Parts: sequence; structure tokens; C-alpha cells
Amino acid sequence: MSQKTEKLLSLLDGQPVIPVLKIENVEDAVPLARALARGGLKVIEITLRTKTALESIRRAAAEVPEAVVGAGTILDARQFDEAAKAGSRFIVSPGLSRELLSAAAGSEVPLLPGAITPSELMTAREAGLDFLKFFPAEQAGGAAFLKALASPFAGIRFCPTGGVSARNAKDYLDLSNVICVGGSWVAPDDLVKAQDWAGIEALARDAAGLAKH
Ligand SMILES: O=C(O)C(=O)C[C@H](O)[C@H](O)COP(=O)(O)O
Repeated sequence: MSQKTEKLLSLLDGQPVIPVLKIENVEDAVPLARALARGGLKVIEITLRTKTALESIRRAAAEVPEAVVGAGTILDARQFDEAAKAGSRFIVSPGLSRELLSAAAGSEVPLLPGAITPSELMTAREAGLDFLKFFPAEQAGGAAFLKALASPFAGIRFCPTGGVSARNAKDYLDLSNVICVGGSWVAPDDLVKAQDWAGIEALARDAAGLAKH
């Protein structure tokens, strides 16, 4: 296992679900991170899909010490650097590219890149990355596909994301090559919009209870 994977795994500390967050209103970042941490999901991924994402990362990282804030939807080296500077402790991408791999190689911040096909897995492996995001998990073939990758790629482990929910998370978590899953279901847009932090805390608590094996 690479040193950066070890670092990422120690940040995760056995958490079975990484909430994937889309924050429109920057004022929501701190209470949302706090609610998720109260529910047991300290490690969160704030996606760069909104204008307020970087400022949301900055605020959550600075004001919620119990949270481990990462950035998601990172597509290139510039975004990698901006997210790292904002205080992201880890970086998630839906895919992998040479540019992103080289940004990650020059940084202390671990990268969780997306990969699906055997060839993509081999590219990641050559770059020393052995913990990958399997995205979009359900649409790409789901738990059956991921299970089939376990034999030839014994050293590679995954965080399946995309179409994962309370309904099917266990199907993934039960696989030997899955460490955790990612998903937006613990912080749905309507609850965030309603600032229903208690509701989100309850969803987080259920997700945190989805132990591996
Ligand atoms: O933005 C990224 O970096 C992505 O890779 C996409 C997200 O992980 C998925 O949008 C979450 O999927 P859902 O749980 O199905 O909503």
C-alpha cells in the first residue's frame, strides 16, 4: 500500500460512507459539516460543482475541527491546487488524467481518482495509486462488476460512488475490495435547502451504522 493511501485510510478511520456534498449557500457549509460529524460522518467531500465550493471548503475546514474536509469533482491540476490551498485534506476526482496524476504526485494531499476499466486501473496502479473511486458505480455495472475486478487486481481497493444509497450500500461494503462508499443520499438537496440539520444528522447516523462486513 502506498504512503498516501495509508494517509487517506487513516483519515477515513473506518468510516463506511463519504457524504458527497453540493453546497449552494456558503452559510450552509459549517452547520452541514457539523451535523454530519454529529451523526458520525466526519469525513466529507465538498464538490466543486458550485461557485461557493472553495469558500465552503475553507469555512468547514477552519470552523469545524471535528470534520475532515475533502474536495470532490476535481478535474484538473488548477482545481487540485485551489482545493488543496483551501484546506482540503484529500481530493476526489470522477476520473484520472495525466495532468491530475502529476499534480497529485507533487502534493502531500492524497488523491482518490475515479477508475472503472481494467486499463484505467492499470494506469492508476502504475502511478502508485491503489485506492480508487469506482464511478459511476451503479451505472457502470455495480457490485457484480466490482467483484469481478477483485481477482486480477488483488491489491486495488475502491470507494464506489454514483447511484449508491442506503438501499444498496451493503452490497458494495460486503465486497472484499471495497473500503467505503460515497454518496449524496445523506445530504439530499431538499434537506440542505430546508436547513434540516437534524434530518441530515439522522441520515448520517444510519449511514455511519453501515459497518463493513
Ligand atoms: O462530483 C464528483 O466528483 C462525482 O464523481 C460525482 C458524485 O460522486 C456523484 O454525483 C454522487 O453520486 P450520487 O450519490 O448518485 O448523487
